[in-house]
Amino acid sequence: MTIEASNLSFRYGDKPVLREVSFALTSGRFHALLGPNGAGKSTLFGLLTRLLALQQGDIFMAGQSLKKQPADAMRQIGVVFQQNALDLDLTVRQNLQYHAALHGLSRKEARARGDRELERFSLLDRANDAVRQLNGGHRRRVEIARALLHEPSLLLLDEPTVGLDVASRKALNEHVRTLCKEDDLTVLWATHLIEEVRAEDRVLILHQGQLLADGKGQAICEAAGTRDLAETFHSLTGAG
Ligand SMILES: Nc1ncnc2c1ncn2[C@@H]1O[C@H](COP(=O)(O)OP(=O)(O)OP(=O)(O)O)[C@@H](O)[C@H]1O
Repeated sequence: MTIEASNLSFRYGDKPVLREVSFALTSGRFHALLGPNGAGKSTLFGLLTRLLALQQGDIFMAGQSLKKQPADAMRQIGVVFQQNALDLDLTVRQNLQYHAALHGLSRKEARARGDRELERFSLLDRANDAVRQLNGGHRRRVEIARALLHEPSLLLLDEPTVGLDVASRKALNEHVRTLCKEDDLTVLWATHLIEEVRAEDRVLILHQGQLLADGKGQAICEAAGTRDLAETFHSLTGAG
């Protein structure tokens, strides 16, 4: 599915937070949305998920305008927000089933898809445990499994590794990359951590509401005359 953001600007009151941001995501690829704290990443996610109303510009999913056909477009999206959004007292399976019901799946279908995702995430043996018993990395995996239950074509992850230790961060990042390949999923992974981004990724660098770079990591470095993405990120944003 093609995703295109066209000329997005957004302000909270009189504070501009996004300024004429335009990009197109490539179907089935991993994209890193890299920006320091406060760059506007969560605001952009808010617009992509319709938590925030578009003020200027539009978003097109498979050619459908989010302004004109929002429900059709939203069915194509799976989201993992920055804050953990699981019910800690429900079991892993109950969390998945509740979410699947919201998407109109039958109980049988929900169970089958939920278990399939848990198996892929090596978590099937934890299906009947309360989420509270899981560590942070495993909770995040459950959230991603949940976001995939309705088989979206676009997976949005807003700083999904916040609060995880280095090993869990790395494992989660690897896992999503595998999903991207296996499912032909388009992924937009927001982060302020350069170590979660690879030179072969498509990288979008957001700083103070402006898209400062958009392209393959290597190409961005070549254009900026820098050795690596860390240096590019630092020279463009002062961060890193
Ligand atoms: N509800 C709000 N009202 C006013 N200002 C806001 C609101 N939400 C965010 N902001 C401001 O908008 C700017 C962009 O915030 P946003 O959360 O989109 O950035 P971010 O790149 O996701 O950063 P972070 O990683 O810190 O979440 C920041 O200056 C933030 O303080």
